[in-house]
Amino acid sequence: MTELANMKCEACRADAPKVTDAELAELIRMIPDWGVQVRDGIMQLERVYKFKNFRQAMAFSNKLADLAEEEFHHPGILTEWGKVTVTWWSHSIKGLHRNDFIMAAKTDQLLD
Ligand SMILES: C[C@H](O)[C@H](O)[C@H]1CNC2=NC(N)=NC(=O)C2=N1
Repeated sequence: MTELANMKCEACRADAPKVTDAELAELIRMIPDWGVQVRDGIMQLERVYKFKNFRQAMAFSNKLADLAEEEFHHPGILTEWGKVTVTWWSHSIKGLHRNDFIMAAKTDQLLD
């Protein structure tokens, strides 16, 4: 996971390739706390982070927003009392790109 977390996202291009099934199988093993969801036909990575209260959930959400702006790759964030649901996918290709796995690994590092 650390290897992924140290990588940089590449620019989101409409003609960028989605991850292959083989790449998906390899990459998902590197972020074991994340699952794969399919919504409206779009494959996405998702993890729920638990916190003591809303303020801690919001603080994490704000750190994630800063990370997204740094990398210019943005997640879905659902912030609730005591939990934050984070969803990564690439809008430009309506699916999963290597960037999404990099950002999931970087998201996990926000907890350190
Ligand atoms: C215009 C377009 O939204 C931007 O180039 C960036 C912004 N952040 C992004 N975030 C994600 N997750 N996917 C994108 O395709 C994407 N594109």
